[in-house]
Amino acid sequence: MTVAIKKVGVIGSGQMGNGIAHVAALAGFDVVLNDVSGDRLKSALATINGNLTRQVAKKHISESERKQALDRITSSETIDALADCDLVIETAIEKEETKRKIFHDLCAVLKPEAIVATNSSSISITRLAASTDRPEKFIGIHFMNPVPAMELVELIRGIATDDVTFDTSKAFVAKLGKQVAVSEDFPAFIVNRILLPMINEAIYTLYEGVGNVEAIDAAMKLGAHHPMGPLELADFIGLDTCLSIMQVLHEGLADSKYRPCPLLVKYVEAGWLGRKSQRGFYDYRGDKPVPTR
Ligand SMILES: CC(=O)CC(=O)SCCNC(=O)CCNC(=O)[C@H](O)C(C)(C)COP(=O)(O)OP(=O)(O)OC[C@H]1O[C@@H](n2cnc3c(N)ncnc32)[C@H](O)[C@@H]1OP(=O)(O)O
Ligand SMILES: NC(=O)C1=CN([C@@H]2O[C@H](COP(=O)(O)OP(=O)(O)OC[C@H]3O[C@@H](n4cnc5c(N)ncnc54)[C@H](OP(=O)(O)O)[C@@H]3O)[C@@H](O)[C@H]2O)C=CC1
Repeated sequence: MTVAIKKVGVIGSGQMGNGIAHVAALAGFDVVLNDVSGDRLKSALATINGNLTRQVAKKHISESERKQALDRITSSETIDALADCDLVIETAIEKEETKRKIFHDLCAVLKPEAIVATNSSSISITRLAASTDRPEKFIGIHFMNPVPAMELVELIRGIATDDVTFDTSKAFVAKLGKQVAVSEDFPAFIVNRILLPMINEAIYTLYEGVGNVEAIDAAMKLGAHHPMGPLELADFIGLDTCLSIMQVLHEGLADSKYRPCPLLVKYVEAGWLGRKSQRGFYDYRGDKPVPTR
């Protein structure tokens, strides 16, 4: 059995939030995009418009679909605006404390029958669910980056997630035109359990001087046919997010093979977070990306 979803709330308007708002609005859902920062909301709406415009130019959607999708998105700096949403997807930073605080504030205003989801890359769905007033209506809906282009969404049930919440979330993902992979609730789920140790190993390869940034990325692009090199991909994901995921794997599975590379820690401490801060394993401030090591 499923319940009807018409209005979708998205908390956090960073790279994932703007992508989720984009695909949901294009699929016909009304969307309320929330962020603590008004500037972030403005730039998210500009990014969505830019990506929709590119889809029009490629004749994947019509001009009227672009306009209708944009018209379906409203933005708000306060969480109260999400009160009458049928489904709210949290996609703020990958910090458990931040997410818990958001769920606390959200559940105080959100209608009781609404489903609450997190786009977390790694954190226990059962533990996050326990910080809400509705663990049976809580689920992990994990999108991939960039959302408009990637076909997969992982669905992760917490221990208490009920069948209606699962079936409704599955139907929602299908309406977005994406495929579901079901994952058990273990640290970092499926994609990141496999992908992030590979990225972390690439950073160790750099740290130990086995190769420089260019050599490592070229090796995996040309030698293993990956669409992006692992360091380019780390910059694309965000080095803060990569580090948070490795920390969850390291703590959650208590195995030293998941130890975050000290060089990754150093980049994050420097505020070199990748593309979003203009500098990471590459420097993006010029005409073309230049390796920083
Ligand atoms: C960390 C987590 O929790 C989980 C994760 O997401 S892990 C990260 C998973 N993502 C990846 O591994 C991405 C790896 N990279 C790729 O697959 C490709 O490089 C890419 C899809 C990003 C770009 O592909 P490309 O062939 O170089 O470029 P291009 O042809 O311009 O783009 C392909 C499509 O992606 C879209 N796209 C590219 N970048 C985009 C962006 N930043 N935002 C929105 N759409 C984008 C393009 O519009 C294009 O769409 P159409 O197919 O509809 O035309
Ligand atoms: N990057 C990726 O490839 C993927 C990331 N994810 C997950 O998605 C989530 C978001 O990642 P991503 O979009 O990359 O991160 P970003 O850093 O791009 O965006 C996070 C956004 O959340 C905002 N934010 C922070 N605190 C709050 C709050 N209390 N209420 C509302 N908004 C808040 C931030 O605002 P400000 O900057 O002003 O603090 C920022 O706009 C994370 O959980 C991440 O693990 C999932 C799949 C892929």
